[in-house]
Amino acid sequence: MGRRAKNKQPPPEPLDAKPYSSTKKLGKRKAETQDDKPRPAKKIKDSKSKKPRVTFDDDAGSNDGWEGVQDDGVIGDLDDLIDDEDDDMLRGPVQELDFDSDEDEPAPLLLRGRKSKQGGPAPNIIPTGSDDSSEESGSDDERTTMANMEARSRALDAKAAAEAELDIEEFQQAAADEDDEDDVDMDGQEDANGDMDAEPFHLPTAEEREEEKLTVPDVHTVQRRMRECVRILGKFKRLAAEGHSRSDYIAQLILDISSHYGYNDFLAEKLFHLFPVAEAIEFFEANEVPRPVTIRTNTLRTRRRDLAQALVNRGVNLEPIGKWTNVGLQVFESSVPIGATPEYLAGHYMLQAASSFLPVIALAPQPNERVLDMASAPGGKTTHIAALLQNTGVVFANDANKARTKSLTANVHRLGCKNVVVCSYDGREFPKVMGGFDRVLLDAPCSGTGVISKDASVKINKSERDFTLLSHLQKQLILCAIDSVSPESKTGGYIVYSTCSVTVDENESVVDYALRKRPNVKLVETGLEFGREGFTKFRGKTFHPSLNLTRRFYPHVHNMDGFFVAKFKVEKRVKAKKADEEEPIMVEVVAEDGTVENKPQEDAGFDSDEDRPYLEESKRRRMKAKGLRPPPRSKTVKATA
Ligand SMILES: C[S@@+](CC[C@H](N)C(=O)[O-])C[C@H]1O[C@@H](n2cnc3c(N)ncnc32)[C@H](O)[C@@H]1O
Repeated sequence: MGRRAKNKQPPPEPLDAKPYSSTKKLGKRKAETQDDKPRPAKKIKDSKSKKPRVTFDDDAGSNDGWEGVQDDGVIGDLDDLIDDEDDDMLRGPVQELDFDSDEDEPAPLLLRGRKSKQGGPAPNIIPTGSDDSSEESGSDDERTTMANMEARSRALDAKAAAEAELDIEEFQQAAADEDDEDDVDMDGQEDANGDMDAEPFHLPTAEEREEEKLTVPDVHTVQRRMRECVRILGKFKRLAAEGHSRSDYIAQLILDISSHYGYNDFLAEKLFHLFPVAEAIEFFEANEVPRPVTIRTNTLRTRRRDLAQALVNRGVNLEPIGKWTNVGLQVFESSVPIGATPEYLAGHYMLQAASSFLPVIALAPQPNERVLDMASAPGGKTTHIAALLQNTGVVFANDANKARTKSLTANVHRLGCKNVVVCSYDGREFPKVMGGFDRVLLDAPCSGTGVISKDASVKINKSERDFTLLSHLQKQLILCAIDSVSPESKTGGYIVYSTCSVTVDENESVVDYALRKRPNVKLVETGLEFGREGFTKFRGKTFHPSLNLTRRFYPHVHNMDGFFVAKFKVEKRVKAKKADEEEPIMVEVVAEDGTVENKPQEDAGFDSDEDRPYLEESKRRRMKAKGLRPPPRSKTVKATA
């Protein structure tokens, strides 16, 4: 521990020039902020009471992006980012399964804080080179202006590259030091933090665990135990105590994770298993820190350079996000509420998490296409799609929650989208309601395990049953999304499936199910420049090998909300081979005289359209037999009758 994250991606980083170095924090930063008295491990009781705060470090020189996010010197309250209506949807009938935590409909957000010594934003972004806003040359002006942005960008690129090299050196040095540390730690002289008076480490016995449950665990003890478990699991043969298995250490670590970070045991375990041991801690640590505040330029109303200029003039400190988007801006600091500026009210931008850009980039809608956004409220992605269509074609923005379509409609109007039709059906009713789309986005209702830093209630309110129900709903929705796409589309024929969750049940399992149920679809490249490959194997499950084309995004790796994106191409359905082309299935037939003959099986000939009335009628009969009231007969059944 105490070194940079192993899983850092080389530059260019999407949001953050340097990865989150959580292991340092776990070992040192938290301990440094404490007084000498033992402090209870943190436990989330009420998510609303835990308001993430953002500040900027005074010392910009030592600011590597993550260090700029601290607990003192408040500049904002990110709870305001979360749409209040998200709570409503947990109450309605359809929303029983809807754990959306998309924050695209913000209340006014005010970022306040001390300015960094540099005067400009903390250098924690590699700005885009694709932005035409950086035509003018830089100046020495202290504030970020469009004029000095390009120079700053170049300087930051160089700095990031140099820092990346330093990181590698630091990483190698830390790896070399680790062996020495192991020897020191285990003899009880010094722990991984350099505490000379530490007791030799041992796993608590069953009695000690029981005893600990009755008290509030000391945060130092829990942290140290977590560090030790991670270290021992990393070199198990060499460091494990006799008589203890890997699973003993893992079980203790999961217990400590749930108590330290305030998760229920079920979710702590589920999330833990997504990563190698040390990385899991980085993930849990990253969930304790708010993600950067980002906005998406509405290109129907303005250009990014003009928007940036307007906001800079109002005292907003911002920079382009990464090279992967030419519409995103990261807001570092603002003396005005970002969700209530005249530019916001005039629809020049959407307050939107960077991860929310990804599915729309993957969808890549083309002008004049017919697009369905199947679960669209409050419209962050709908309005992005409308902008990419340049207000041509049509976007059907659907959401099962009628109440949420109000904010969707408001956003559609504010952003000047003229090609959007808002509707409110259960997504599972498509394509019966309408079909033949060139592209469909299914940004599915999900558990929100990717957005825990915004909604900490997820830590305690998700049970095994929730994941089963959600996964079931997602599987139903994805089939309907696929069936709503026209394989004949001249320009498209694509569906994008996304969630703001990181669990395999809601992502790879759903995609794999769709591939099995719909042989006419295949996964294709998302077109996204970064992101980890989806799992093709997970804890004994094997998925289709093409699952490696899907992309996973993580807070501790990409400094954005946890997210998943898969893109499918829908092909024409291949008709089953004609009977005379197929090998006949042979069945034994007993003739009248009692002799047995092998004969080809007669073709059962199933035409789903033709047979639908009969199937429907037999379903009604079955329901009646069970004492249930069947739904009224559909028109086709009546016609057939
Ligand atoms: C992740 S949110 C969508 C966020 C949206 N795409 C955006 O970018 O602003 C999921 C949405 O699914 C909707 N939803 C839940 N169940 C649904 C269903 N069966 N059919 C359609 N929409 C549903 C919820 O009301 C919620 O608004």
